[in-house]
Amino acid sequence: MAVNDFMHPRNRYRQKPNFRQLVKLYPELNEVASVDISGKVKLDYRNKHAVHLLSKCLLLRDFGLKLELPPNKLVPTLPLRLNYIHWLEDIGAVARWEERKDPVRGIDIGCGASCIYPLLAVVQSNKRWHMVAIEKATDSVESAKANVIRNKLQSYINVKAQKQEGNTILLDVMQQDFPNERFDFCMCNPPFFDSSGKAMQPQDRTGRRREPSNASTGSIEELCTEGGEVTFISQIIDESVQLKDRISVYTTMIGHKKSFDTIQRVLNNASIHNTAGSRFCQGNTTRWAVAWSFDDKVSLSLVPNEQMANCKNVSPGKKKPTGKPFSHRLFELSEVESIKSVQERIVTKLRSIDIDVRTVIASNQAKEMMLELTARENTWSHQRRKRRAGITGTSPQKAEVTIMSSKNGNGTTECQEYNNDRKRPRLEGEKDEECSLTSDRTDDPYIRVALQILQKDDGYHVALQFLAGRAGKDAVNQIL
Ligand SMILES: C[S@@+](CC[C@H](N)C(=O)[O-])C[C@H]1O[C@@H](n2cnc3c(N)ncnc32)[C@H](O)[C@@H]1O
Repeated sequence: MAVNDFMHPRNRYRQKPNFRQLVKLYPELNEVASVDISGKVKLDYRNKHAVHLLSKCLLLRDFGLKLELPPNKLVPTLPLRLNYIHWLEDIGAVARWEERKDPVRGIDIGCGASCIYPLLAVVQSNKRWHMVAIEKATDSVESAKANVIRNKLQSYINVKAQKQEGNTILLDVMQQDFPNERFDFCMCNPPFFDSSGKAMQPQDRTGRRREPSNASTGSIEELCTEGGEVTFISQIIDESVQLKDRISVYTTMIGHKKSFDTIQRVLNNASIHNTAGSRFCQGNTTRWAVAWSFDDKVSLSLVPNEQMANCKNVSPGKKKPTGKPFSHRLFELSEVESIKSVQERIVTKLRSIDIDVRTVIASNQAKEMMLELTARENTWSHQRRKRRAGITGTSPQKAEVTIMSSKNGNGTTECQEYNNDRKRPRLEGEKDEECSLTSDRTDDPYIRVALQILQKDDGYHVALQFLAGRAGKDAVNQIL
């Protein structure tokens, strides 16, 4: 699989740019492009100036954005920046940002001289997202403001200099500049390295320094902070515990896998369990990301994770209190024409038994879909009992039934319903799990479940993950 296949499915740079066309459009690229022996036009990514020119040309061609940067400042590469924006869109779909009329409000911590994330966020959302951009370095604040003005986006992006006194990252800005406001998300591409000077270059497993395949751009001040990214992100986590849902979803990118694991532990230790993780893969660079929320209405375990599914050795959210998902292969590939048809069949079936279904993410190119199911009562496990209750006049809501679930020979789980008054004979050697359900109606959901549909090489699989509800995790297996 090509490296670019790991990019977000909506990332336009999964397809490498056609340099021949690009050079025709922007002749200034000629000075950094070369033609190889087969006549192919190539760009040398180890040349800082080439990386800078390429980002500028792609921003203009693909987003209509004009960018200028002072010398020695971090040059934003677009595939990575776009992977982060698309992941935020996925989070927004779960948090239902698009269902609201008022703008979606975000904060970018450390917007840099480019102000790249706020610019992309506003343009990519057709100006639905409005951004506050915070930056500590005075010269970068000036440059970020100039880029916003250059693109006439002052009504959508508010660049703020970081407060120097309090040494906070979010608290002072939130309390002094926006004391009565709420935000939908914050994002951050933190300074990765420890300013003590350790590990400025990534190392391989032998401890030797790897030759960078891309030109490294950016100044020490932009890339380093005391204690490195773990200290920086831990401070954001601490401050989020005070700010709680004044920001609905906190997110940050992470530069190293080791830090990603540490940050998962920091979140866990702070008893923050509503989290999501992702991995952004582009070219030879891999970054990680984490999101967390104190907002009950946002279930981050619903955020699809196609990029992560493609990547080995990473399992964000593996310590979710909701337990492992229940999964099952539903159809062979030849049985159904597309993932969309699988979705339609599932939706029809679930609605026929009064389970509400909301499609959170459905993209035609994607091999993954995410649905959210909500049931107000148990409508799936006692149909026969209900019919009988209808005849005798007993309330079905209070009918008590026993669910038998057993592993069959193929390792898949089957759930069957038996009335208490007509016991099924037990099969030899069979290990049964019994649970007793009473269904009584209240306004709380009986159960809320994330349902993921995955297209794999051997067929269409579904995975169900318990999110909330008084029915508890066992009921997920019954729905499956
Ligand atoms: C890795 S750069 C990211 C720049 C830009 N967002 C991008 O992705 O290209 C980190 C930025 O965070 C800024 N920064 C560092 N500490 C900060 C703080 N406490 N508050 C706000 N910005 C900070 C740095 O000056 C730098 O511009």
